[in-house]
Amino acid sequence: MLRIASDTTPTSAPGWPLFDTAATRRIEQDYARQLPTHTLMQRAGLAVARLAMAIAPHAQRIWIACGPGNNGGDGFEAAAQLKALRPLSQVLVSEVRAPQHLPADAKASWLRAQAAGVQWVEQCPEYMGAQDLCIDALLGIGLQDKSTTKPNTDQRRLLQLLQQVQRSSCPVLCVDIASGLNADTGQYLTELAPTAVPEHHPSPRHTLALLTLHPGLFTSQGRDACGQVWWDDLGYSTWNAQTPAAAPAARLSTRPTSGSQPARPHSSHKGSYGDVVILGGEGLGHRGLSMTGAAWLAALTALHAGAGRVMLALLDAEHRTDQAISPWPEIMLRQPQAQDWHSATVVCGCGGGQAIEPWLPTVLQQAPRLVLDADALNAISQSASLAKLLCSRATRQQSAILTPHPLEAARLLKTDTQSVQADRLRAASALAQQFQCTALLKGSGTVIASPASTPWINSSGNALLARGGTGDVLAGLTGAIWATGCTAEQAAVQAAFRHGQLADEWPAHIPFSASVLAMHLG
Ligand SMILES: NC(=O)C1=CN([C@@H]2O[C@H](COP(=O)(O)OP(=O)(O)OC[C@H]3O[C@@H](n4cnc5c(N)ncnc54)[C@H](OP(=O)(O)O)[C@@H]3O)[C@@H](O)[C@H]2O)[C@@H](O)CC1
Ligand SMILES: Nc1ncnc2c1ncn2[C@@H]1O[C@H](COP(=O)(O)OP(=O)(O)O)[C@@H](O)[C@H]1O
Repeated sequence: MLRIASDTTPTSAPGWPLFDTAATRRIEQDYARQLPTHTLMQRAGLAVARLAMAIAPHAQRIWIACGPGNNGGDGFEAAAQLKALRPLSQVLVSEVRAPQHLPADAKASWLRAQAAGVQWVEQCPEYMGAQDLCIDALLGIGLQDKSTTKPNTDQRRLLQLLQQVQRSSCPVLCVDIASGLNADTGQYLTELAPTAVPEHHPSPRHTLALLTLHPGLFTSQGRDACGQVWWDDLGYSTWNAQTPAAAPAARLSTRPTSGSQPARPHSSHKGSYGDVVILGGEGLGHRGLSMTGAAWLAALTALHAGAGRVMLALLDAEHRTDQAISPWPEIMLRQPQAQDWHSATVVCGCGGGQAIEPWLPTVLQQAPRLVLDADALNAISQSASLAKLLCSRATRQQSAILTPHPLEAARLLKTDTQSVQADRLRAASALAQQFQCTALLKGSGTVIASPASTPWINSSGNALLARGGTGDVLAGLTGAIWATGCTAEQAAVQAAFRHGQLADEWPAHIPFSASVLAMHLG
């Protein structure tokens, strides 16, 4: 989902660093000081022009919507470059602001576009076709919330052009970030969000991030808004790869270089890969709402993901001993009261319903490694004493991984889902801080945060996962990876990546469901 459009040097740390707007500005200032005036915008414009030619090689018309700031400047510069590189194509430019009111760099690029002979148009021509290209250079990281002031002429004009970009039936290339999207959070400003789903299929979208990558490209509404993300660091890493002028706000997880599963030493045995105990699955006998399937899914996943031994403790009051036959003989069934919680990695809460609560004090106190999911999280959000037990685990060197979806996260943080989604990095970090554990906030662009470390955004996964039971699979997978002996943070990052990667590589001829996903984990 991320492609590199330049000779960018990877940093020695794992994953790709993601910089928020403030950090990007510091890096830009640091870098711009070393370069002749106007160099960065010229490089940006050339990078946009080159990518435009690569993604729309047969475009006869390229329409560029240029905003009032330097993002617009990148658009003018790209227009000038495209006119020189593709003299036979029509390069059509619409602007928001007259050149005399543009920032100095953008004005210089406007003059270059004018000299190159681009064609100025009032709006997106109606005759643009599927092979043509629309370039969105309206707003980048300079986006501000202007909802409290009365819109002026520039703002109305910008909105008019933005709506044409968002409804475009031809491919769209966004410069730096999709206009209207907050680069730090991946949330649209409400008044700049696409208002209606286009009648036709959404056109392909590409985004060329410039200089740095931003968190908002990869989480919340960012994935849909930005589509395929490309990155050109404008030469920064060649100049200064190891000590950027600002710290990243997050890191983007990437495909492990050594393959998804490490080789198993010949002398290893089942004890080398740890025990995973699943505790959950309220039975029909409790309230007439069976959720045992969720616990089975987690157990099945742990089994296929390679845990040494898997035990399943169902919260099923009706579960008579003579019926306790596992459809997967490798999965050992347990009565919760018979289970020793002191040594295994425990995955607790999947389908736990109301029956999970009485077991939480025991596992919170005893389990050395504890993945808390679903109803275990809901119970903790409603009980100060359980929350206290969870917080105190860190002082006993017991770690925990919380795997909430946004609503469960909102309950834990005593807020609403909208606020969680408005800043997913902040929400995950707040959970990690509040409960002194690793928090894995699920959804598009899963975020993994641990106290005192830079959070991660998971780069894999897609909406194939948006169906019941896939979260239970993730919980079981997290437990299985953690049981092999890595840290909580590593387990959460690796599990989220592998879970999403499977969905990304899902063969079209195999119907997708959570249980089939679980069985493909091997
Ligand atoms: N930084 C870098 O490293 C590099 C940066 N580069 C490029 O520069 C871009 C950043 O440029 P930037 O700082 O000029 O901001 P930008 O995104 O053009 O927006 C500012 C303009 O938008 C307006 N405006 C804002 N909000 C609005 C709203 N809600 N509704 C309507 N209007 C709104 C705001 O209006 P004003 O406040 O002036 O009225 C102002 O005119 C960056 O994304 C990248 O493309 C590359 O060239 C090289 C490396
Ligand atoms: N649009 C999406 N893009 C990427 N991942 C998604 C998307 N929708 C759901 N997922 C993933 O699917 C899983 C769903 O988990 P959850 O909501 O807990 O489901 P359940 O409780 O039914 O198992 C999570 O890992 C989540 O990150």
